[in-house]
Amino acid sequence: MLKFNLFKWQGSGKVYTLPWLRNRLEYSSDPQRIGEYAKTSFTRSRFVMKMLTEFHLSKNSIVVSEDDHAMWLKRISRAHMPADEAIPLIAHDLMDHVFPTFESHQEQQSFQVTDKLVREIYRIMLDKMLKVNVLKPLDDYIETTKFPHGSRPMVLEGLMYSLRLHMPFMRPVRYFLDCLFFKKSLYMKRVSSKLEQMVYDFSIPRPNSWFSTLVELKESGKITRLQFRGEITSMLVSSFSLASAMGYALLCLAARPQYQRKIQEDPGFAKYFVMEVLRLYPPFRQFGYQQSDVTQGNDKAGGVSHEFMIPIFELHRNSDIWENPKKFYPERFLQPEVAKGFKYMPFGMGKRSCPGRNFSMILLTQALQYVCSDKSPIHIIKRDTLPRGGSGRLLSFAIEDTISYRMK
Ligand code: HEM
Repeated sequence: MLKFNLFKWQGSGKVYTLPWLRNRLEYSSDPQRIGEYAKTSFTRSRFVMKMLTEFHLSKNSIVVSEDDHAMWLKRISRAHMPADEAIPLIAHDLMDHVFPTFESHQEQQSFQVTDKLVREIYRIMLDKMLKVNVLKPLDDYIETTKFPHGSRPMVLEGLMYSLRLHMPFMRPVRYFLDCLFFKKSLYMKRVSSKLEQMVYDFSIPRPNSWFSTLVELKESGKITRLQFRGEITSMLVSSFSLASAMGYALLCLAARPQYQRKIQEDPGFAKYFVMEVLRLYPPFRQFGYQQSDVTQGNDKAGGVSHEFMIPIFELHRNSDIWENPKKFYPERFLQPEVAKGFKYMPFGMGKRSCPGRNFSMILLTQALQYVCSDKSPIHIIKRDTLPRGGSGRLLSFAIEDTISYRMK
């Protein structure tokens, strides 16, 4: 039957093949198997690269470049990351913008999580990572633009990939499908390309900034014009990941007010709270690797490509590893070994793992500490439910939900 010929399962159900494309993908949320794989020499999988390149915002940034280029550029960019000591102030500033203060102590204010956080975090990324002074036209554009989460469900992107819709000559078909079903994706592509141009036209790079370094690299021919633009879009993409984590963290805080008191009494606990948020709601829901020696054009050596996918959402909720996996329980991280042994990896693993990890962890922790402290002028209003966290997307951009607060 057609159904059985199309999808062939092997072994314990973790190896998945599409015989008609001769592709072989292994899916695993078993820490032991991931640990074995981690001992080999691996890099980002071509499958994930192609999905990111063709179906997401950035076609030419570090994320979708080959190892040599990525390692080289990551090393240069590291010097431009904010110093650890500077991050608390960035976090306080961010929260003051996200929760603007107002006169009345009775009135409740609300905002839409995705829009507000992406906008404010994007401003932080321009100011503190790219290190530019934003001019009014750009600031106005950021202020008036909506930043919805607009990606397609993962299963569909996988299917589109399998049907070769990522190939350049299929661009009209992709465009047609997007026009019909995924207008938000098209809209976000337009916004990101407009932002690339506006950042170039309406911002002033500070001396020795990441932006001026990128301009120098472009002018000396060390990166192409498209790679330069890709790194500008990278700021927007990172803002989405961070806004997703921050949004979930604030919503979890509203749903579990006892932790507001706990963090106030013991600020160090905020770190475990953030870890639990990233366990239950990892912004990247899945990533994939392949052996480093499998080069482009030769990724089907022997008729198969050895791609290893980690569905992080499932790994982080695997009941064989986590006690009461669906329970929001940050205390579980008080025992450090609970996160060890390839059970917990919101920032990926290996040489292509996230360079924004340290910055994100400190920023998230400091933001929560500030919101829960006496210094913060706001009080987050209790909500009844934890946010829902679907597993259907390769990247879960910040979610659409509302948070309410009032002045203390
Ligand atoms: C909580 C927030 C964030 C999470 C959960 C996150 C997670 C991830 C994950 C899972 C990957 C892929 C890792 C892999 O394939 O092994 C990644 C890659 C990456 N992230 Fe993040 N990220 C976050 C914030 C940021 C920020 C703020 C930046 C900006 C500095 C950033 C920059 C990058 C870059 C440039 C890559 C590509 C690295 C490469 O290709 O070698 N991320 N991130």
